[in-house]
Amino acid sequence: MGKKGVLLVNLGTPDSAATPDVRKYLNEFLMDGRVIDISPVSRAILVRGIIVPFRAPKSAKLYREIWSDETGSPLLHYSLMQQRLLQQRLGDEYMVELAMRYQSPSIESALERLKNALVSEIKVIALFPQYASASTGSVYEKVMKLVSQWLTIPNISFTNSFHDNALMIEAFAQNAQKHQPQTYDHILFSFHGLPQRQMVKSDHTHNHCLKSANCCQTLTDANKFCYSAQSYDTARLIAAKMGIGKDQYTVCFQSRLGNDPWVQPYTSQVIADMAAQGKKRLLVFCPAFVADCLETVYEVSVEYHEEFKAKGGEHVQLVESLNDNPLFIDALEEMVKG
Ligand SMILES: C=CC1=C(C)c2cc3[nH]c(cc4nc(cc5[nH]c(cc1n2)c(C)c5CCC(=O)O)C(CCC(=O)O)=C4C)c(C)c3C=C
Ligand SMILES: [Fe+2]
Ligand SMILES: [Fe+2]
Repeated sequence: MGKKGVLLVNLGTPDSAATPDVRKYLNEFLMDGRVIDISPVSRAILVRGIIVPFRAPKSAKLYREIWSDETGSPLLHYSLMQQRLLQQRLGDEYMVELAMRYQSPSIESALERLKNALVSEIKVIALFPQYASASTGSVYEKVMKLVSQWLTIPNISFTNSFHDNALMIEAFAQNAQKHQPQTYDHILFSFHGLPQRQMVKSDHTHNHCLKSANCCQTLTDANKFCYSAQSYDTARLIAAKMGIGKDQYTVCFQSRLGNDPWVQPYTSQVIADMAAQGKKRLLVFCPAFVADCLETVYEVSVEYHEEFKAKGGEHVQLVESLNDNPLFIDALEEMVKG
């Protein structure tokens, strides 16, 4: 019997913080029809003609702020660490590969390595706790397209989402403890945003998403794949684990792109509201990310911190992502073996 294959896939990051590499990354990322979900011609005009030329130099500047001379992009660094720790945990019976949906290491190269090792099965885990077509859906579409070309297709399985995985919830709660959560005025659960249009399109029942003011805030059997409802559920579970009351936390969504409406409330608006209410210290979880990245170490720790201070607040403290937390490796092990 060959080894069992595991393929971990995260979003991806530029090869370097230089503008040409950031341009290449953004072009690949934003030309994905699940990310900018408009017609191919309109997408090419918008992405190649407008968004990327303006955004690449600005994003490159931000990437330079978080880039390490030794380890490069935090997202790749922590993802490789997770691969290594999971491989150690699972032992010789398994072969664990890491890929990025965009740029490197590519999904194609990781799948080739698994194929050449004659693995008997492949478990694919997109490293996004909450399901979205733009993230998890895109990873699985890419894997399926590539594997569909193989003459011999092994057993292959996908994890839709793990927004309620108890070990992951415990890992986030554990990471918050060192910041003494009781010393903060309020807690935010800031998830990556998503265009509202994509939420509505993903609702194949056509009678749930964004039909009423709060319909995407509670997870039910009818909306079990809704990104927003899964996000609220993750926040509820972390809060319950930590004994945080409903009035002590707010769920919000960050990293908006473009002028279309995205899932609300926006983190920047919530931060302004908190400052207006006289709150001084905010503790912020980012449970859409399992590894620290630009959106956590820069957008939250630097940008939102500065915005909050400019409006009268004192401190925005990020709860570090799961990175090398052994409880998260336990969670991955459980997903592989479960
Ligand atoms: C957590 C899951 C993610 C979803 C869902 C998602 C949707 C989404 N993102 C963009 C646009 C950008 N996202 C960017 C960075 C980024 N996004 C995620 C995850 C999700 N995105 C991560 C982990 C990262 C960080 C990557 C890193 O290198 O650290 C960026 C690039 C950075 C920037 O220029 O600001 C863009 C652009 C859209 C449009 C979208 C849904 C439609
Ligand atoms: Fe994103
Ligand atoms: Fe919904």
